[in-house]
Amino acid sequence: MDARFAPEEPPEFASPSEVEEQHPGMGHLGTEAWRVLRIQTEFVDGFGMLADLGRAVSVFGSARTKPGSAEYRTGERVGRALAEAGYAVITGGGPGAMEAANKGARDAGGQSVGVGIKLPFESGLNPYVDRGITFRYFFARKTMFVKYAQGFIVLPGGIGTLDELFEALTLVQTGKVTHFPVVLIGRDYWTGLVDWVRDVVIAQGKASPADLDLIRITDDVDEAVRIIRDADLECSKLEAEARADKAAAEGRAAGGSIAT
Ligand SMILES: C/C(=C\CNc1ncnc2c1ncn2[C@@H]1O[C@H](COP(=O)(O)O)[C@@H](O)[C@H]1O)CO
Repeated sequence: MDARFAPEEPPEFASPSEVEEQHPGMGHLGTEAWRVLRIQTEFVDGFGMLADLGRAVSVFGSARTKPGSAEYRTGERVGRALAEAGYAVITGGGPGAMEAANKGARDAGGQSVGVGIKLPFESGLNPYVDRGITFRYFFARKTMFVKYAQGFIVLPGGIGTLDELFEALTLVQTGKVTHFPVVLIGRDYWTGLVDWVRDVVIAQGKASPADLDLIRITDDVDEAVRIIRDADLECSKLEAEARADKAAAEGRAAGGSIAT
């Protein structure tokens, strides 16, 4: 077994000889080629499950948020408000803030989606997920959060939440996704991080001031949803304009005339 991985890691990391030892005749499943096929399968399954979702928002936050706590109730309100605004709610499908957002969405009659991750100690998708899928690979799973969402709402969270937040910011900053609002809920929790980015990271030239424009912080759930919806409407407007421009250009190229 590769010494970098904990002994209790899922068999994903087992070598061909280790797989062969445990499952005679199946050693080939431990080769890199089969691993690539499993990764592909995750993308195919994820795209297949989410392609018809409609407009959606990904909600991140701590797996350790306690049911009944103020933060959990905020997560429920976020899920509810998004559902009422017509958005499906996509979470990591786990406990804590993810469960809260799924619960809020389900309670409001909205679409409640869980994109879970297989973990050695994990107990599966939370009971408020209506449409769920579980991934083996974090990087494949993270693609789903971005590809099928019109924005992110981030509740207080730890390392996993920070990873998801900074992935989103990197994609926006580098132009890989556009018009993608990222709203942090909880001024007390997030202000220190944003201050540090401004006073240290930006001050030392490691990011540009405009990068902070990508983030909005609020305590107000309704404002968070409004920010997402306004950006979404603006984006839809720009897309419609681009489509009209393209159709007009194609019409001109074909020698016809299109009324604009
Ligand atoms: C830690 C515990 C359970 C972990 N279960 C998870 N299930 C699904 N998704 C998870 C889990 N843990 C982390 N994530 C992802 O990261 C974000 C939360 O991480 P944080 O470190 O807790 O902030 C979350 O948005 C998920 O996508 C035991 O309860």
